[in-house]
Amino acid sequence: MRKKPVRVAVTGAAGQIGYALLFRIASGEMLGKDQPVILQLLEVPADGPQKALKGVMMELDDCAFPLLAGMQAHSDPAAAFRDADYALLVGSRPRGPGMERAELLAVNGAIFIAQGRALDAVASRDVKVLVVGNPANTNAYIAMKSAPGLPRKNFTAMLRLDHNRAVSQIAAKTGKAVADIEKLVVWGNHSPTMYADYRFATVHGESVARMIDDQEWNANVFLPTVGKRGAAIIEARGLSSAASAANAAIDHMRDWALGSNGKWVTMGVPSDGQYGIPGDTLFGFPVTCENGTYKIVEGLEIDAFSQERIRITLAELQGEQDGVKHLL
Ligand SMILES: NC(=O)C1=CN([C@@H]2O[C@H](COP(=O)(O)OP(=O)(O)OC[C@H]3O[C@@H](n4cnc5c(N)ncnc54)[C@H](O)[C@@H]3O)[C@@H](O)[C@H]2O)C=CC1
Ligand SMILES: O=C([O-])CC(=O)C(=O)O
Repeated sequence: MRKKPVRVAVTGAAGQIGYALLFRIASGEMLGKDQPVILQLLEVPADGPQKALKGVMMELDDCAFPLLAGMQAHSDPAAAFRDADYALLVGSRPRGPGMERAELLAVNGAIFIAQGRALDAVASRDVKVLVVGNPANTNAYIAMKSAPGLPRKNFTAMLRLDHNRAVSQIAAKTGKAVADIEKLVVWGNHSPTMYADYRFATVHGESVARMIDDQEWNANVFLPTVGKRGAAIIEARGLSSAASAANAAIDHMRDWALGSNGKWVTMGVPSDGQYGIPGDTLFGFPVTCENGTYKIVEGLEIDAFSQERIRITLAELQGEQDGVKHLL
C-alpha cells in the first residue's frame, strides 16, 4: 500500500542549496523511495525570489517525480511550516562586506526567532528541524529557544558537511575507501574552530589514528584543511558550497529519519551536559540514529589535545549565544 505523504518544509528554497536539494528530496533520496512528500517552500516576500521559486517549481513539475504528492510556495513561515514533519531551514542572511559578526547574528536572530515561533505554533509536534543557514549552530539555538512548546531534541544544526569533508580527507590520506571509514566525529561549532577527531575512527576494525600516526599532519594539515574547506570552496568557485551542502543535509535527515545502522554520524544537537558541554548548547557530537531518534555516543576519552580543541570551539559558541541572549 502507498504510504501517506509527509510534509517537508524548506526555507531559502530558491537559493543555490535549495536548487541542489529539492530535486533529491522529491526523488526519495532523503526519506526513502517509498515515501511520498509534499514540499512546502518558503522564500522572502520579494518579487525576485518568489519568481525564481516559481521557476524551480516548474522544473520540479517537469521531473514528474512519482513521490512528489504536492508542492506549495509561501512567503510566510506560519503557512510554510503548517503540519510540517520535517523542516530544513536553509535561508538566512549571508554576511555582507564590512558586516560585523554581531550584526549578522542580530539579523539572523530576527529570522530564526520568527521561524522558531512559527514552528512552535503550526508544525507537527514531532517535527524534525535541521538548520543549515549560517551561523548554523546559533541559528538552531535561537529557533529552539523560540519554540518552547516543541521538544528541544527536535532542533539540530548541520555539521554533516564537516563530517563528510573529514571522512574524505581521511580516505585520501590512508588510501582506504570512504565507505569503510567509521567512528569519525566533528565536535563543536560549524566554523573553522570545529574539531574533526579521528582518534576513534576505524577501517574494518583497524585504528585510523594508528595507521596515520602523524600528529603533525593532524594539527597542521588535516584540521586546517577541514576547518577552512568552506572558504577554499568560495575562493575556487566564487560561491559557497551548495551541492555538497545539500548532500550533507540529505545525509543528516535520512540518517535521523531512517537510522544510521549503528554507524556514528555527526549532528549538531542540544547538549544534556555530555562531555562537559553546558546544557542546551547546540554542539557537534557523535550520534547514532535509530527509530527516528538520535543518541549521543557517550563515554569517549578526551585527551589533553582534544580537550583544548573542544574548549576553543565551545568558547566561540558561547560567545555567539551570549551575543543573542538579549534577543531571546
Ligand atoms: N551548515 C553548513 O554546513 C552550510 C551552511 N551554508 C549556509 O546556508 C545558507 C544558504 O546558502 P545558499 O543557498 O548558498 O544561499 P543563497 O543566497 O543562494 O540562498 C539563500 C536563499 O534564502 C532566502 N532567504 C533569506 N532569508 C530568508 C528567510 N527569512 N526566509 C526564507 N528564505 C530566506 C534568500 O532569498 C535566498 O534565496 C547560507 O547561510 C550559507 O552560509 C552553506 C554551506 C554549508
Ligand atoms: O563557509 C561558508 O560560508 C559556507 C559553509 O558554511 C561551508 O561551506 O561550510
